[in-house]
Amino acid sequence: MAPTQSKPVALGSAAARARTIRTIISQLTSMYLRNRTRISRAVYITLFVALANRIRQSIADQKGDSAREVQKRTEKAGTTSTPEGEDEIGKKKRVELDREFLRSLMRLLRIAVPGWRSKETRLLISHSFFLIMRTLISLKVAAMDGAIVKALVKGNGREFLMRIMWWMMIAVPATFTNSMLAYHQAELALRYRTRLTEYIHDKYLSKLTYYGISTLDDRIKNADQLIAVDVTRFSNSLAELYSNLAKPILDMTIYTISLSKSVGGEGVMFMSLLVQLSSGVLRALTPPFGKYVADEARLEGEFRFQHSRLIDHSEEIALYAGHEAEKDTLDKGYFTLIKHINYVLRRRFYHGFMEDYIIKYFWGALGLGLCSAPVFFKIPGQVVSNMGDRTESFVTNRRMLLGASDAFGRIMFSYKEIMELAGYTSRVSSLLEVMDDVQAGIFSKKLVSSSDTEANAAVLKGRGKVIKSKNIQFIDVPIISPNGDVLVPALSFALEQGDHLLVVGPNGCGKSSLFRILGGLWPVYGGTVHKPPFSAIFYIPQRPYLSRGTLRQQFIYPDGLRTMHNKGVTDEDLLAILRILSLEHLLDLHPDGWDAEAEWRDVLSGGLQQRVAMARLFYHRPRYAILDECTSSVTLDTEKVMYDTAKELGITLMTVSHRRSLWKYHTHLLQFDGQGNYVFTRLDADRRLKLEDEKEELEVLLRGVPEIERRIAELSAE
Ligand SMILES: Nc1ncnc2c1ncn2[C@@H]1O[C@H](COP(=O)(O)OP(=O)(O)OP(=O)(O)O)[C@@H](O)[C@H]1O
Repeated sequence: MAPTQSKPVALGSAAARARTIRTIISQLTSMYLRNRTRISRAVYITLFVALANRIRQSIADQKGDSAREVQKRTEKAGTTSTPEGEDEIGKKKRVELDREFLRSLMRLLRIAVPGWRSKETRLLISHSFFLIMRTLISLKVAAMDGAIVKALVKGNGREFLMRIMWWMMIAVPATFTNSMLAYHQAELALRYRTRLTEYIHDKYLSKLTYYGISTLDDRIKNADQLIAVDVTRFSNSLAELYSNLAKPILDMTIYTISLSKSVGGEGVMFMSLLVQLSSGVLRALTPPFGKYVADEARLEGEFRFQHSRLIDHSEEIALYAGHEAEKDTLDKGYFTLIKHINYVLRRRFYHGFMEDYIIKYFWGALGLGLCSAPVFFKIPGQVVSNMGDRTESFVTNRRMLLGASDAFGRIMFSYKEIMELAGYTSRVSSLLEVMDDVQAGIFSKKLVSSSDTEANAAVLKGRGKVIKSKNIQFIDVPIISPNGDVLVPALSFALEQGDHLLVVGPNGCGKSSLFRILGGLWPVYGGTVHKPPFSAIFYIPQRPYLSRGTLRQQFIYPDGLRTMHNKGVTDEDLLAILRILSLEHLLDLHPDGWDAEAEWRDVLSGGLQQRVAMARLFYHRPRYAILDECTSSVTLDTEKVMYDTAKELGITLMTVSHRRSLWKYHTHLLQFDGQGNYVFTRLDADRRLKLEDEKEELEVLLRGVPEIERRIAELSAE
């Protein structure tokens, strides 16, 4: 009984369940149809956010991988030091799309686009306007394409011609918009570059930053390459990225909305899912292009640097016949670069192959399927009655889809560009960071030293006091090389105006370094330095610097013509200085006289260059002059004229020289022994010279003693 009773109950409940399920499905369907637009909009937004997140994630992953690779290699090497001649930038600094990248990019952006009212902002706004214009025109053209093909299919010649005419007319604003976009992009790149270069030049050429970067800090090996090449690449990459990202995002949004209206949101959603999936595959297989770019820029810089060394030292190399050795170095630099470029090319080849296939063909096939939706399925809200309408809708949809997929493809491609931008951002912002550090007195240098590098690093952290004063006084000031080697532990001496100081000592004992401290080039690592301002001290090295420009400029450097006139100095006054040093014949070298331009470093001999430098000193008439072996190539007569005139002009002289002929021009002597000790005394040149002569005679005699002893021994043996 029980089974016969239970069966109708079971049947009844199954039917009820089925009815309930049917009711739920029909209610859900009608609810879906009623809210179709709202639901699909929500789905699009979710998809869009997920997609953006996916792209961001893919870039971060790529960068993370590359950074891990770099770290692994560094750990393998087991050291944090930099191999000789290699640029630290790009090698140590991670190229990642993280907060650090955004922070660096924001810093560069604030320089490149300084404010809302700047010309760059106006350019960006009008660039964006043309981007929107272009997308709207493309939509219009897509609809017109469909209408043209519809007229063709219907065989309506008049309508066909009319449509073609309209098509030609819309081409006028379309082409104008395209040209404007190209113009805006190039102009923006140029503006960014100008802003950045001006900013960097201001910083680089103030507070002796250029000196600090090249001498006291070795994080940047070739600042020239960074300023001239990497800033340009960064600017181009930034300008390109804006149009390459903003336009496709806009295109994709507008096209997808229009498409979903005509082919149905479900198809678009399904296609988006497939696209997401395939972009995941692409992401997994993309190499770290950002790091490749940073590496390539570094290798290019090193190669260029080797060439500029050859140009700078061509004479010395030629006299050594060192061309083979230089060729080896250059070839090595070039082949390292080419090896890297070839490696990247191969990676790009395989990646491009896969990327093209997925983006163009796989997504293309998906698109064709989607466009056929109105032909095979009924789309709510779409009235497709005849073949003409069907063709029109297919052509329009296909055109929009091509636009949307092209836009999506470009967004996908753009992660490569973002990675490249990250590479340039890392290099340029590193330059800015190092400049900030150097200006704040923070240096980082690989210590190559005979002594304990840790102790040296500690010494380099110390700082002494610098006090502005009329006279010069050193109180317990250590002389320390940028490597941290202590040349003199504590130096004390005092000079008043009119005291002329001669500094002597063996090579490498720290004579020039003393003046580097005085000139403010090297930091004061301890003690107290009283010294006049930088402008009151003039420096003449053994090989004077001759600037690019006219003959006049060689005598007044670093002043310009206007400053010379402001000081009330005329060409006649300059000629008088030239006469003192017997240099007036230089005016006859070229018909342009004072205004003659030449590479003066090559035109003038070593001795003439030293005389030009002395004339420069007479023009500037500073309170103090540092003369670092600056008379080594001139005759004793010229040397006398130089020193007598300088003293007549009231210049206090501080000379580094091994020449005894110079002793008589000085009142004080600072003598280093090369072991860290020194003597500072008044200099009685006559007495001192007499003592030195006597000492030399005795030394000669002493040298003969072993010979005499040997002879005596021989005679005794016989
Ligand atoms: N930029 C630098 N980086 C590292 N070490 C440096 C630098 N400039 C100088 N030194 C080191 O400091 C030491 C002193 O150099 P300095 O030029 O003062 O010698 P000097 O006494 O003038 O010698 P010379 O008579 O040969 O000109 C040297 O050992 C040199 O190698």
